Amino acid sequence: MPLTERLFVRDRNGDEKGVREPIASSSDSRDGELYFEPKRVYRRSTDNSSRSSLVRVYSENERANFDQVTGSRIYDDLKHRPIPSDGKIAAETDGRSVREAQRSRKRRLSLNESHYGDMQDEYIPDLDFSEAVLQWQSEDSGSPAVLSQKLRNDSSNATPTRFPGSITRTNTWSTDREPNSGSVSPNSSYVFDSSHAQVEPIPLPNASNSVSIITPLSASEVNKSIAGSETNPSDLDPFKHGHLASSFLPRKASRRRTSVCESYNSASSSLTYLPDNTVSIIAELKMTPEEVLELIGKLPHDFVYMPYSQRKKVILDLIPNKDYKLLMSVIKKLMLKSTRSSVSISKNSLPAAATTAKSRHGSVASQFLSSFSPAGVTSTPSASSVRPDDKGMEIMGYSLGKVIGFGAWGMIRECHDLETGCVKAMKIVRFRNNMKVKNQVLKEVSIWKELHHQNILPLLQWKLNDDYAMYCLTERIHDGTIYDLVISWGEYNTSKIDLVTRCKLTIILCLQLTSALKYMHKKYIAHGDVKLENCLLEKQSAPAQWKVFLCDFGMSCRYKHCEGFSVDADSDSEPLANRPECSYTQISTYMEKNKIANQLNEPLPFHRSRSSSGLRQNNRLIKFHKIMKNKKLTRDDTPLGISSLPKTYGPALTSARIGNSSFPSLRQIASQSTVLTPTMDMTSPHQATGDETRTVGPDPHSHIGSLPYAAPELLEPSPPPLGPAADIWALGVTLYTMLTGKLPFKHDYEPRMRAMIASGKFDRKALETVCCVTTENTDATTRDGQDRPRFTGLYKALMGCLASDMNQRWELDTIEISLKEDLMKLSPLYN
Ligand SMILES: Nc1ncnc2c1ncn2[C@@H]1O[C@H](COP(=O)(O)OP(=O)(O)OP(=O)(O)O)[C@@H](O)[C@H]1O
Repeated sequence: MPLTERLFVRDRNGDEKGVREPIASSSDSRDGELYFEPKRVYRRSTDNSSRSSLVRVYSENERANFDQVTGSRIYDDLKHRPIPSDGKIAAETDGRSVREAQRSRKRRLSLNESHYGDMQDEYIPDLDFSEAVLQWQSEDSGSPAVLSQKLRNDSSNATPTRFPGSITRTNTWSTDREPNSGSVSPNSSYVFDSSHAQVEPIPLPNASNSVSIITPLSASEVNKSIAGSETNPSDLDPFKHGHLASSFLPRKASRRRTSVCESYNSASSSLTYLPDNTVSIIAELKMTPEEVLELIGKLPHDFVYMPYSQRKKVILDLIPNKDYKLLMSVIKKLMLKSTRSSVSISKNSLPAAATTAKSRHGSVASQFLSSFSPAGVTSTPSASSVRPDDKGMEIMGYSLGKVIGFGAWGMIRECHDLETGCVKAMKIVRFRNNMKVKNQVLKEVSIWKELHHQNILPLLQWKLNDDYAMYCLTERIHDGTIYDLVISWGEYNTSKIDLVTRCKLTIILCLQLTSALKYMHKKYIAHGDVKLENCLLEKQSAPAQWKVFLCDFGMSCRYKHCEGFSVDADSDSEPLANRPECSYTQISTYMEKNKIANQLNEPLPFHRSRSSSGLRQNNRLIKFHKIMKNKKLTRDDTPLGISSLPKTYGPALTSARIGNSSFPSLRQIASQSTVLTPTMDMTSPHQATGDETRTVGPDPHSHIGSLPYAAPELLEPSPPPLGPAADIWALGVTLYTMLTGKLPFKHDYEPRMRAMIASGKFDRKALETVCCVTTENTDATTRDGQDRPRFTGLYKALMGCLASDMNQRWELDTIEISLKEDLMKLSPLYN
């Protein structure tokens, strides 16, 4: 008995024997009616425990990503951001993220399987699987396995049509099947064998015509991508050539491409119910979306209700040189999906359904297909097919052009000044009716617009389209990101540029990042998501003139700037009330609760040494943290502890973060939360309701921008508020990755990765080799035989960034000085 399952579609003529997906069901059949009768893959049956046991057994890690009560996914493991908890919204408006997360989960599962064997995924204790299947077969003659066999025997032509990339279904025992429908719910949690493969680049509809959309790899993919880099070393030495080939090329090769279709399944797309693999099918057909659209336009009105043989004939007549089966599957998906979205086809409602189907399918299909096309170019006359953020649309005096980047909630398009033709970039965050995303982007803009620094991507203009999207006009940066650069360099042991050059360039770029962060921190703003992908690169002929622009302030937040805790003594005179989003109350509560206020009110030696000597750990913030540490706080000691988590914590935000916690109790609390937090401003103190009126501090798990870059303290059950130390840690991770070509903390199994971060253990040998600081390193010469300079300052700065104890972590000034010392020491040859 194979574990795979196949669903079948039969028409009256018995022509079509196999399909891949249940699209609609009908218990009745009639002449000429195309109906789908996916077989009972799994029936939830109270009297058959074996069968009902056949649910997917999630690992603890996976389980952490799901709400334990509702079972809905609560954590986007690519972005480590909450998936909107409103199931409907999540499903309908965040299709791309959910889909991405699902793919990621599947990928992780497959990795887990390879690491831990299949046990983790499918093993069900005490279940005799073969016995259960036999019993199931005998009980249910209509079981898919039996029918599958019957069909195979019945017809020599019964080879089921196979979708590219979704050949079989694995044992997809779903519990969310529609009861008594005789079919599997369209929302069933089917797992396609090929879903793992679909994680890999999704082919674009037409390589030549389509926009190449590139999304950053998830952090967990960095190593693999780096390892897979095939850039020609000779093209990569910036000091030899002065100017690198566009870093976009290795980026294209190494990054996952996201289909345009997927983009429209993002935050608020109405097309999220469209099948995942439609785009790849169109690509396989070697057709453009416009051609498919044109073809749909030529089909007879009742095409969808024609017998299979007639549909086949129509298709072959219209377009003889294409794979008609694939074409039919695309058309069927587009037509019937849209039909089903508004009405279910049943024998009683057929005429109405047919009408509705006809009136809608064109619309949805053309909307879908037009999403590939520039606005106005599409052949559909439907006004609804044009979106405000389509290519060709005009925003703030700029015409939107091709997509140049993708984020969790939006895209970045190139755009052109309508008068001057000047090229800029437009970041578009589409939120539609998703208030959480809207508030998040409002916060992003409120912070971003305040930032004016030579190494920070400027926000030139912004516009809020109140019920659709936020548009942010910014400079167009042409040479990719530092991520791309690192990919092109490869890993240190097979580095495609010499290690001295690598160290020097790293220092040059890191100094700019340090400068940007110093500026932000001076404004009491923590970036919150420092990573390779958020460092845009503008190259000049001389590498020393390369420029970095820090971007993406979606995770940024203001941190406390309070009497006694200021990291900037100059601003202490500013009244608290005037300080933006000051978390004084939060700190006070924190202090009061722990009875440390008196200690902190003692005058502390506060000076911001600008000298190069050693660490400066004597500011009040550090003192504060030290005191907290010495108190050996327990969870209940802290205002952010479990006992003080208010019921008002929003499920979307809090559940997502806490839900990911390895502490079941935290997840439980998160799942019990019912009230949405008003905004996603993670810096705003959350007020408890009722008797508990005190401020309890920010969501403790809301500060993780990207897990591999997360500082250890952020992973604690009661993490401190986000502050500069977390950025400095992330800078250290960035530095390390630039130098070695691999992330310091990396594991496919998330809890393991968290443990690695918490322990602060990483491969120092690699770092020593690159920086040439170990005495064991005998190969301390450059490629041309000269003595290799030792990058002691760089090494020390990095170790200072990656100090597990945030109290020991270096400050940006110290890091800067240490890096500059190395640069000065370099012989003129390297300057
Ligand atoms: N001004 C720009 N010029 C060129 N490319 C850009 C520009 N801004 C962003 N990009 C590209 O788009 C990608 C995503 O941008 P950004 O990080 O700002 O979007 P986001 O939606 O905030 O993403 P995230 O999901 O990481 O928060 C960047 O990694 C970069 O490759």
